[in-house]
Amino acid sequence: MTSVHVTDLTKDYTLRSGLRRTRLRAVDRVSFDLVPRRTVALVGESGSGKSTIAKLLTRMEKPTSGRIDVQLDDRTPVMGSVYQRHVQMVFQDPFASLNPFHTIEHHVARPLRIHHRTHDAASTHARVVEMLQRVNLEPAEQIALRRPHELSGGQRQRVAIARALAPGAQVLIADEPVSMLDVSIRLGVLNLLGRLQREDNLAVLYITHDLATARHFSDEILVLYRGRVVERGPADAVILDPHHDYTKLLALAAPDPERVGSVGGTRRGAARELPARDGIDNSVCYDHDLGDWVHVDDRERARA
Ligand SMILES: Nc1ncnc2c1ncn2[C@@H]1O[C@H](COP(=O)(O)OP(=O)(O)OP(=O)(O)O)[C@@H](O)[C@H]1O
Repeated sequence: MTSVHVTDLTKDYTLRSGLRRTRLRAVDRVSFDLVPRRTVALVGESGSGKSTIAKLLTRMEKPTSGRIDVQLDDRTPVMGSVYQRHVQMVFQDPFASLNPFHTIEHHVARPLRIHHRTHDAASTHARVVEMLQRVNLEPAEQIALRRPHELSGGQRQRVAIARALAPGAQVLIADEPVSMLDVSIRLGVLNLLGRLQREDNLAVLYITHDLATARHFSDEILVLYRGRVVERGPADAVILDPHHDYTKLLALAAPDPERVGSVGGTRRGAARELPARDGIDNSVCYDHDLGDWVHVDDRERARA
């Protein structure tokens, strides 16, 4: 199994305007650990530095300072192509992340070949089919032959997840993996990620601007504001007892099963409506009757 230790990670960008140069600190001394079977959520508004951290972790960008140490259980450092195989990313946009000219089989087979995970065409095909089945894309043999435009957004994101896991990923960076999907299928994709995490002992970094899903799907939450971690802790503690003003603002808009009637003024036993807030996903709420988080449309359908 693989862990990631991030220490004082800092990233500066140089911005040019005519002859003038200014420096923007996008990520400022951020530290956290990613360990198997646990999810850390990075929460913050647009521009707070979330995607920059993802790019640093996947080595698409170089840090200005700080360390990212990836190591196996016995502390052997993970480097080079093994690093790339172990640390994989699922991008926000399933429409842009798949090449429209290639089949689904090509997308999932490519990382298998690059990382020498299979040795001939037959074993590569068998592994592609297995991966598609693992992400509930059935009938896998037929899906493998299709091109991305022949799939729905949710199906494409499942392909992207299969592609990330195919080479044997141990660390998954999920950068807003459901924000571009129809609200009715978001929970399904997040639940799929949860199952795959348990099955493969994945360490997951879940990047989102949505505290509600962050609470449901993560063990620890880091609240990022202008590149800095302003608050961190166990998911429930951060949301139920936020200390930083910025977190309080975010938490106000997140569903809270413990704080009965305080948001939306509804009784216990009914799912609570949330006040609409810019940039916050209100489509998921906690239903006390079900004892689970549900999509508001599903809840309405169940009541009808
Ligand atoms: N390549 C770049 N060059 C210059 N500035 C950049 C670059 N990439 C990001 N930035 C700046 O760094 C800051 C952090 O950006 P980042 O994309 O990490 O934020 P974010 O929290 O992921 O936002 P969003 O939720 O909108 O994706 C922003 O001010 C952004 O404009």
